Parts: sequence; C-alpha cells; structure tokens
Amino acid sequence: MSESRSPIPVVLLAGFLGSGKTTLLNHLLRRNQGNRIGVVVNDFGAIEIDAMTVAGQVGSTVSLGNGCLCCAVDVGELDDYLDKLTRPEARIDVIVVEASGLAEPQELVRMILASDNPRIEYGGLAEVVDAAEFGATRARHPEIDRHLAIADLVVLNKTDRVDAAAVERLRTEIGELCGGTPVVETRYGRIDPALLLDAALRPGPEDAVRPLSFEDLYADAYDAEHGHDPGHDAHLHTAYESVSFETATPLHPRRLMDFLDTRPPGLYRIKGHVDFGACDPRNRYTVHAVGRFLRFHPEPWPEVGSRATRLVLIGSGLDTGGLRARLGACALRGDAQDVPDERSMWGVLRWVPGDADGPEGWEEPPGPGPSGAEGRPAGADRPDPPRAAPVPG
Ligand SMILES: Nc1nc2c(ncn2[C@@H]2O[C@H](COP(=O)(O)OP(=O)(O)OP(=O)(O)O)[C@@H](O)[C@H]2O)c(=O)[nH]1
Repeated sequence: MSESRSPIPVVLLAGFLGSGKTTLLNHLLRRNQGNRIGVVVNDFGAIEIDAMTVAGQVGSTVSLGNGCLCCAVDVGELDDYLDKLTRPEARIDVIVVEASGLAEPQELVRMILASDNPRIEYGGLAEVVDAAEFGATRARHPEIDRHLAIADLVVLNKTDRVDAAAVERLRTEIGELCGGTPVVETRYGRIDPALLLDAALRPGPEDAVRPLSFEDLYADAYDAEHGHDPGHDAHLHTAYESVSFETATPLHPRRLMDFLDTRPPGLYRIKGHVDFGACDPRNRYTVHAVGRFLRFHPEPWPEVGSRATRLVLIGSGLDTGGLRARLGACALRGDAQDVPDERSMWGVLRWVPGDADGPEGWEEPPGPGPSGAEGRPAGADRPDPPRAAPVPG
C-alpha cells in the first residue's frame, strides 16, 4: 500500500461492562476479511483471555502473522498508539478501539475526530448491548441512553439469554433511544464482519496465493474448541443480504444524497466508490457508511481502468430490487434538464472529513453560505470532524 492510500478508518467498539465487546472483537480478528486490524484496548482490566490469545502480550505492541497489533492504553495515550499503528510499515487497514466498559464513548469519538493524525479517519461507533442485562444496566446507568444516541450501529448481543418477545421489546426500546440507528441482533458477537470491515483491497503478492495463516488456524481451533457450529454462521449470513450496484453513468450528487438521507434502517453498510462525472472529473468518491455514519473521500481516479460507480450494500430485510432501482435513478439521464449545477456537490462535500491540503486535484467546495439550504443529513447531530469542509448552504 502506498502512502497515498485512503485514510485508515478507526472504528470504536463501546458498550457496558460485560456486554460482549471483547467477544465481538475476537470474532472480528478471526474473521478479518483479509484486513490487517490494529487493535487498541482502552482498559487493561477489561481484556479477556481470548483477546490476549489473539493479540499476544498486552501492554506492548506486538505483530503476529495476521498483522494484529494490540495495545492497552488509557485515553490520554490514544493518539500515541494511533500514530504507531498508522505508520506505513505497519500496513494496517482498519483500527478497532475497544473502549473500556466504563468509558464515555463521546470522549473517544472526540479524541479521534480531534486527532491531527492525517492517516486516520473516524469510522463510526458500534455500541454493544447485553440483551439480558439491558433493563438493569439502564436503570443504574442512565448515561447508556446517551451512548446509544450517538451510536452508528447497535449490536444487541446475548440474544440467546432472552426469549423472542424480549428481543422485540428491546428492539422497540432501543429504537426509541437511538432513532433510526440500525440494531443488529447477535450471539457471542458474531456479527457479519462486513458490517465493520471492508474486504481487504490489498492484492499484494503475499495475499495472492496465501499459505494457511495463523488466523486460519486460530479460527479453526477456536471453532473446534468452542463447539462453533458452522451452520450458525451460515444461518447468520442468510439473515443478511448484499446488493451490488455498478454503473458507468455518473451519478447525480443530489439524487444520491436523497437516497442516502432516506436509506432504510435495515441497510447497515455501504461501501465502494462513486463517479460524479463532470462535477469532479479528477476524483472518485469512496463512500463508507456504517449505520447512520457516513463519509466520502475524494481520491484521484486510477490512471488505468474504466470509470464507474461501484457500490456494495449490506443489510437485512432489504428490498434489493427497490434499492437497485433507486440507485439506478441516481444516474444522470443525459438530457439538458438533468445537469448538476455547481451547488449539487455541496451535500456530498459536507461528509468529506477535513484534510489540510485535500487529496490531489481536490478543490474546496464553494461557501460558506447560509447553512441548511441542502438540509442536514440524518445523524448530523453527531460531532462533526474537525476542519471539515465548510458547510455550504
Ligand atoms: N450467553 C452469552 N454469553 C456471552 C455472549 N457474548 C459474550 N458472552 C460472555 O459474556 C462475558 C463477557 O463478555 P466480554 O466479551 O468479555 O464482554 P466485554 O464487554 O468485553 O466486557 P468488559 O471488557 O468487562 O467490559 C464472557 O463470559 C463472554 O463469553 C452471548 O451472546 N451470549
């Protein structure tokens, strides 16, 4: 990977003590989709033996065959560790920060957003909830409501410990607390890793024909030891649908933003890149959405290869035909009445994190103008990235 790669997403994993964060983290490490995951654990005391087995010696930075790096830090040290993990030689694709069960996730979100490390970007907050303990925990710790309100994805874990009616009640209760944020039910943190990790885009020689890695061995050994039923994952996967969308016709930025602003709650994940044609002929826009979280990154088109929009959408209960049709309707129609004007990109640019210089060929959006003319997208009540593109009107 070269230095000009996209920023490394930093995904926050939060949730009350014992809700299943470490279990979920271990699941991600085992099913890492080929990503090299940098792990920051925010509380030494909270580390389960499983995490230590995967990540090696906690308290130092270690590198294993699968590229997992693990550090135990307090919040004040976070920036230092992010610096270490984002050194190009670490070749990390995504960083997961497991917050202590007692942490205020807002603080960690703020720290990541305020970091002046140019190689990272905030990748969203996943809040893990213990289905069996939620009521009692909430009664004792009303701040949980605040955590849920800023989450981008809620993982309703330990559903094996309650009956179906309770799961439904929890869904309603949590839904009221967190608005349109998607809620994914699971046991033992076994979410579809694609919800938080992209399939690695690293066709390096070491990955082309890859020998069996530590990770493969670990995953197999773990499954055998924990009586993991591969059928369970199969079942899990059938609960998710994935929709691919590809078109060589550029998209109208305003219509795409309308689509994103009204995306259905079951649509947990969107990734890929978008061609906005003449609106920005030099750059394609990589898009990364986790739940309500949304970011665009302009990056120069590769010199070779055809230009196209390529998106993958993952979720459950999706109307796949309807989604494809709606995305298809975002494509420019090619008639004189359907030409984006200079303001059309503003809705997209407000979701581009600030970068001192911007990627090559990228220009500041026009503005600032009177705010709100384009409407703030859903989830805009979350902290904005520092140095964000000016909010245009
Ligand atoms: N029954 C059941 N137990 C679970 C599930 N997920 C995790 N556990 C167990 O719950 C306990 C706590 O899980 P952890 O992953 O350590 O929770 P945590 O949120 O990291 O805990 P802290 O670091 O202390 O905040 C462990 O014994 C797990 O094996 C689940 O879905 N069902």
